Amino acid sequence: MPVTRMLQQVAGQMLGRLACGCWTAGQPLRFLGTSPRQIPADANFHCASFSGTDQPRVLITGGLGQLGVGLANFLRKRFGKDNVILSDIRKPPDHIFHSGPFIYSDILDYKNLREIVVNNRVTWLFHYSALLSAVGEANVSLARAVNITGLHNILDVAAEHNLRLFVPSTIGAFGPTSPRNPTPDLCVQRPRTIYGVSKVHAELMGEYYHYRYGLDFRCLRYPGIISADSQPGGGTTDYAVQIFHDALKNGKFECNLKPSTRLPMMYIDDCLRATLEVMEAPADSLSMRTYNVNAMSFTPEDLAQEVLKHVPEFQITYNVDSVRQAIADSWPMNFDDSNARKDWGWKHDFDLPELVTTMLNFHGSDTRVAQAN
Ligand SMILES: NC(=O)C1=CN([C@@H]2O[C@H](COP(=O)(O)OP(=O)(O)OC[C@H]3O[C@@H](n4cnc5c(N)ncnc54)[C@H](O)[C@@H]3O)[C@@H](O)[C@H]2O)C=CC1
Ligand SMILES: CC(=O)[C@H](N)C(=O)O
Repeated sequence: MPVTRMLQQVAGQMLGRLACGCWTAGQPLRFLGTSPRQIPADANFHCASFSGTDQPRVLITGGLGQLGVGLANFLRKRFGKDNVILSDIRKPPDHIFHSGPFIYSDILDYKNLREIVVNNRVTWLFHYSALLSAVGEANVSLARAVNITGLHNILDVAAEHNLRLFVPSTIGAFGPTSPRNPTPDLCVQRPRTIYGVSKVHAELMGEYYHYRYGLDFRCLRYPGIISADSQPGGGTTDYAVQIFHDALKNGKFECNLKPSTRLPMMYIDDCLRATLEVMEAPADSLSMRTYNVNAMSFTPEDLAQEVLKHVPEFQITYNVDSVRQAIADSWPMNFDDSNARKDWGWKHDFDLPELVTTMLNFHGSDTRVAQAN
């Protein structure tokens, strides 16, 4: 069929559906026409099907960063070790390589991505590859390639192979003109970093693919994530991870944000649980496809006070990094996540005191082991 006629037919069908009011959120639209890379919508000969009773076959991109290894461990407990494939462009350390399937995957290489999805019969994709806020500002063209072009590859492969797709967004998807205290799900989003711009783009593209092609896209806007056994990858909230390590090792910490800089934060266990919960939520419980999730909100000063309760000799000093400070000053101070709590029952476990106790216990046992050796 000539392309123009086909397009007219598709447009006609779409208008008909809009007119009868039956184009609703969550309704698959793949029958309308071609998928994004011109694979016929009914060409499902290579689609891995996933019925409710099967275990998903999971691929995690960018899996060697701060969050990916924790996510793989968490999902492997639930779905089985061999059902969760970790991937990255970096070489994995031995203990990660031997803990479950690991493969090389560059999200900028579309054919490689498609081969991995097909050969491994992937059904769920967690897309973690990204350049974070501070490193993104230091390398805008690479951030644009990875965070935007890479995302396009992910969306296409997910739509063509009928995957359930999780893409994390961030508090960084908001900017200085957004309401900051609290920041709701739906409001002005005019971020001033390439990271934030790319994440707003990801939210909008994912939602567009959902409505246009029926892609099962799910997205959470994470706060700054605090983890004990993995290092942050170059963000604005990194200080809240490093402080614990330095407090126990040296009894002091130099903070690169001002003492009064308030940002939303979350312990990694809550983050990973939220991610699995939104992926497992019944589609009809999701009134939106992008949700804020939150746990706590604090300043470096608040965090230092809490650390002092456990490490009485602890001292914090401030040497402000102007790039990070400007970014933090444009981000939410508090996050309104009432829609996540209402729609799919989100509830965090860790507040500031539990976070500090957990982090210090982890690093304390680490330091004791190092001293004993
Ligand atoms: N860590 C945090 O506080 C937050 C993280 N997020 C999001 O969660 C996701 C994971 O974050 P982190 O683990 O902290 O990031 P990270 O910066 O620690 O790790 C990102 C990973 O992406 C990989 N990567 C870079 N270019 C790639 C390419 N071309 N192909 C494949 N992989 C590539 C890197 O090698 C790295 O291992 C990101 O999308 C981030 O935006 C959102 C909000 C907060
Ligand atoms: C909050 C984030 O997205 C990340 N940790 C960053 O600071 O860039």
